[in-house]
Amino acid sequence: NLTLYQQLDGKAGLERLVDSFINQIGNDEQIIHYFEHANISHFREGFINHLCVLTNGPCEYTRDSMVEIHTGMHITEADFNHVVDLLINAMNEQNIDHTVQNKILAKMAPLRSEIIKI
Ligand code: HEM
Repeated sequence: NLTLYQQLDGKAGLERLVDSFINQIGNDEQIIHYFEHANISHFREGFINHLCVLTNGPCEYTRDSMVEIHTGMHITEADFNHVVDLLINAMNEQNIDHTVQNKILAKMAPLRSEIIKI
């Protein structure tokens, strides 16, 4: 019985996915402004670590909570949905199986209310 993490090809697979995701964000006029002052390598490590925990990989989440990270960014519902679309683009780019994609999205859906804060 493989974990989601294993189905994603472990750490290397997560790194490829997050690099695609960062590339999507970097090319997106609607979203890029949120990241204007972000430290991208810090974001990359944090997002990889978060996905590792979410997919039952051998990682421990040691960062701030989703609320602490995103409070003050004033992320709208439309922009939240748009970032999810960018993640889906990245998963497609990495040829991630749609059953695996759906399981990842299902684990992220409950985080919506922690991230959208007007
Ligand atoms: C389910 C959706 C999301 C998840 C799971 C998520 C998760 C994370 C994680 C794990 C970090 C890195 C924290 C660290 O530094 O260790 C982060 C940072 C960040 N997130 Fe999100 N996020 C989500 C949605 C969004 C959306 C919709 C936006 C903006 C539209 C956004 C904007 C940011 C920005 C700008 C940072 C970087 C903060 C900085 O380093 O200065 N996030 N997010």
